[in-house]
Amino acid sequence: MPSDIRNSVLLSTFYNGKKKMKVIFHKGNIVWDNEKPPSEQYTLPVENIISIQHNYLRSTHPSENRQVDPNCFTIHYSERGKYAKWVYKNISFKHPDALQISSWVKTLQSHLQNLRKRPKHLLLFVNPFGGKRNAMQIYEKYGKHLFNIAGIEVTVNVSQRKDQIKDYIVNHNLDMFDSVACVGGDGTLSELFNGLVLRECRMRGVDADDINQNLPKPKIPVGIIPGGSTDTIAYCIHGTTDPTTAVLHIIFGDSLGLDLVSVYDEHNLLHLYASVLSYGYLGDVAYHSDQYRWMGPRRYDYSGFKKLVRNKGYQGEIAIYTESAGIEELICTENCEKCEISKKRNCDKLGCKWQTLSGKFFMVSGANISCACSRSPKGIAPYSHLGDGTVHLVLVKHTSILNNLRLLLRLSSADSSVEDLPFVETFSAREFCFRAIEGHSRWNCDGEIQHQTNIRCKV
Ligand SMILES: Nc1ncnc2c1ncn2[C@@H]1O[C@H](COP(=O)(O)OP(=O)(O)OP(=O)(O)O)[C@@H](O)[C@H]1O
Repeated sequence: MPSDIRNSVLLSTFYNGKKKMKVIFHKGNIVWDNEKPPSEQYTLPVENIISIQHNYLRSTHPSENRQVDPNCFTIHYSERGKYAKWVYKNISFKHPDALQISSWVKTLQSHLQNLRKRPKHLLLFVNPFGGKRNAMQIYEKYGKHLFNIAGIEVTVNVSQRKDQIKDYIVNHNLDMFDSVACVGGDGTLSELFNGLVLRECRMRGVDADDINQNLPKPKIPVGIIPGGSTDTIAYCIHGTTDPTTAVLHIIFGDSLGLDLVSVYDEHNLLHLYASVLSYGYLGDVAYHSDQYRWMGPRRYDYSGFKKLVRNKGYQGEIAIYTESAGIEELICTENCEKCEISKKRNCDKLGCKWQTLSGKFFMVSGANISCACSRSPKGIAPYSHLGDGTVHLVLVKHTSILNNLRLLLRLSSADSSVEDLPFVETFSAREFCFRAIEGHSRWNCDGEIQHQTNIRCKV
């Protein structure tokens, strides 16, 4: 940022409605307060501004062109609310001297232009099929207006079939976009990042099916506006499933490094996932519940109960590539230190060893994130990190139906986690392999079914 812009200071007295307010802009903050007591001082960092706009004069006739009001401007901004939510706000300032107004607008706009990570051309995929089938309405209600205020050009692409988003990304030129996002659930986001990684492999000549190759990271930032049933990934990334918060994070170009786990069979890459891969109970629920999509999110309760009663356990063998015996009880938070350190270490695998276990399992899960959501406030792996290069394996042994119920109650509890149950074992792994021995189930991979039972996974 040029130093004359960075060091600029503005000081004026404006009208906000009938109130007279002192407004100062200095060192990247706008501070306003009533000119007379009582004081209601508010500090707004420039990073939280969505846009600065001139107001328009009221036109007397609908056919008239709208005319800029030279004496008034509006600051559109966002403020952190309760429970990790961000809310949209605005404030207008009036001044009889038009020069004062234009000087403020110009200075603030040049500050905003220097915040380079913000998107300008967004490709937004909308899945009309997931969740309550209202993704388009979510975009219209929470996204359209805010993207418009932020001056972001949005190209909306409504998916017509499963895997269309993935195919579109692999096969189309995306050069005119600086960000991609979707309105949907975990499955929709999964199509998006699977497409981006495959696209990157194709462009760099990387054989995606070769497990010994490190899959390239897509360069383009990816956003998600929750519009699915569980919205686990959006919840874990944003701390809420509030669509406005998601839209604001996209507008501000907020980013964090999210690990992706690649799943292979003996020959091919099957899928990449970001939340959880689960065999046994959750695999059965995902498979069974898909035929009851018309029930909406309640299909999980219905199928969940049926599959709980009928579960007889699945015999399998699991090999885990791990460097530590236990799990560090550290929750992944905003600007997480553990994820930062791992990023710098570049996920080296020094000190990792293979360890093999076999037995009869109620469920085997590889959680890449905590998988917290409104139905499971702590998630299946509360100490899993978004970007530390490991996946948390949660192995639930086959015991009694009563213990299975205890597990499900723990999963839906906000106070206790599943890790300390005596029939649950957890590991932090960089890779793992699973082989089904008896009683075959399926894998639930970010909510999608994988029928191959014998798999190898790598973060
Ligand atoms: N037009 C479409 N018709 C049918 N399926 C679609 C369409 N567009 C996308 N899909 C598929 O819909 C499936 C469900 O979408 P999604 O996962 O977003 O919703 P959900 O399962 O309700 O939510 P969650 O995964 O958060 O529980 C995904 O597998 C996606 O690939």
